[in-house]
Amino acid sequence: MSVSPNAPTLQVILLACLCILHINLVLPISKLALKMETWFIFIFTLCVTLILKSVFDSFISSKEKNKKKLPPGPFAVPVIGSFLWLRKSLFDLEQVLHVLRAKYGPLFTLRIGPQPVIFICSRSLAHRALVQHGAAFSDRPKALATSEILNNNQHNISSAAYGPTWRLLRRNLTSEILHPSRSCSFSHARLSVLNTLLRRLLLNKSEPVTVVDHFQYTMFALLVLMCFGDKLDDEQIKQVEAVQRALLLSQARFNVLNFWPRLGKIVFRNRWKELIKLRKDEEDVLIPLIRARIEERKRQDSMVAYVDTLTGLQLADEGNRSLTEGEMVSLCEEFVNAGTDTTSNALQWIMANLVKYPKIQANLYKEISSILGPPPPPPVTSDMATAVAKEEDVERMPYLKAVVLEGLRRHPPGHFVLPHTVTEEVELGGYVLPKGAQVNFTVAEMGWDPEVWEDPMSFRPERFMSGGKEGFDVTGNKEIKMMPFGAGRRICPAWNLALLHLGYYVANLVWYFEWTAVDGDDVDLSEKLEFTVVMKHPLQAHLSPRCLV
Ligand code: HEM
Repeated sequence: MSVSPNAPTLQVILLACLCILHINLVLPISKLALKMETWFIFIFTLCVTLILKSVFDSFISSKEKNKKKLPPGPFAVPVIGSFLWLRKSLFDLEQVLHVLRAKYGPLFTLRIGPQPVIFICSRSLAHRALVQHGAAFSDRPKALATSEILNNNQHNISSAAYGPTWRLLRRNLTSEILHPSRSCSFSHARLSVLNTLLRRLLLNKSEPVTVVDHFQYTMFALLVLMCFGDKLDDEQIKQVEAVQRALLLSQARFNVLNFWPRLGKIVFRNRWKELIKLRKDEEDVLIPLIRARIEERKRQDSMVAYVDTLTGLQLADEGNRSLTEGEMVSLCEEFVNAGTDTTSNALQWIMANLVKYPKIQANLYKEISSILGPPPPPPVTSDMATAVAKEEDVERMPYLKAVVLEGLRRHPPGHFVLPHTVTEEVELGGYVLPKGAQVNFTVAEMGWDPEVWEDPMSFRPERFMSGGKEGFDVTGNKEIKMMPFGAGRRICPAWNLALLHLGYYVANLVWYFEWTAVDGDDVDLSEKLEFTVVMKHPLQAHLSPRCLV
């Protein structure tokens, strides 16, 4: 995507110039110098040509040299650098990246692995890359050996290369399950999971309540119901959860297998077998659920679930074949995992801030009760509470939306996006990113930029209250001010669903309960890096039902 003509084009221009020069300058001179020998004219022309060529050559090569300049970065020892990188997660490097940004500026390179890894830390460069030159920045790196097993050779949305398969899978998700018109299809699932959550919180024997596991289970159960249909019982959901957790928690242990996969399979034979077994356990649990769902759908036309949308897909670039059961497992796994830790952690961060700042909680409660009235008692029996803040109520609560957005700005669940790669050589910020280079973006830092956000580290939902009728554009299409969901073509396809879920659960949790801090506890907002960025000291709070009858 370079804007300057390439070297061969310039060579052609140069030859054309020389011909013109020869005809216009050298021939008339030669006519004037009638007595001159032909050999002299020939040498004269040749000299002028050579001088001009060398001037052009030096012009081109200095341009080429500049053009080839990678963003600056520290020196890294080949192989050893790659090995160290594979042993670390991206999150471990956050501190290092901070130092590198101060030294090299908002665009720098880490030389690790066969391709350079480039970090983009400025909002405007991120916008230029992801939105203005989206097509060039939307590929993903080739999957590592262990990921290939888990995502079936890049047959899921997040790991698929930028091409027809990715487009098909992503469009299927956004036009079916995530289509705004489908939102109310899942109201029943949302309500049923909310009831489970309220009961779990009420029946909790220990006081104060540590909420993180309850939030995680809630988000997981909801996505499982959206994926496999809402007939699944608690036992089945727990089975799915067990295999998914086992895989997630052991992923760091498998990183070393990616350093030199062929050797890794021999040296770390048992670890490799462990990975294969975990994948098989997952298939043993998910494939029967997929088959059962397909059968059920034949019998009755119930609510659409994600699995239903997968059965009719044809992979055009692979001989128009249907998805295999293994590929469906990878897609279902992605659906439930992509939204569980991200949403449940965002929920925990938001509730932690509402406990820490009772005034903000009181303002929020005021807004909720002004729309819904006073809350009923929370459900303790198996009767379903139906008096809840519904999806359409949440839409009418601007302060609630502001609280959710402020939570995502201040505590984005991911401090980076998933790695991108560039599809062709591109210029950015005066440097050149070669084809295949890996690119990442410092998501958290962008949302903390003091140029945009006054006093960025404090929690102030009011900053989102002045967005006018349109509201705040979280997609960053016009300008990136924060990017908790990424931006451009690879932006989280479920950003709308995630905002709805956060608004829905925060509204109900605050309507039913007053949340207060443990005596003498100042709610510690320190972070810890896991699959997402979590609270180092999980939130504990006293929950008092607002209506006791
Ligand atoms: C608060 C909740 C969530 C946050 C903060 C979040 C954030 C993100 C981010 C940062 C990315 C990477 C974007 C990039 O690589 O440029 C992403 C990708 C993705 N997310 Fe989410 N996400 C959330 C919820 C969900 C949910 C609920 C689902 C599914 C139901 C989901 C499905 C996906 C998928 C499939 C991708 C890959 C997109 C692609 O590569 O084209 N996410 N998300």
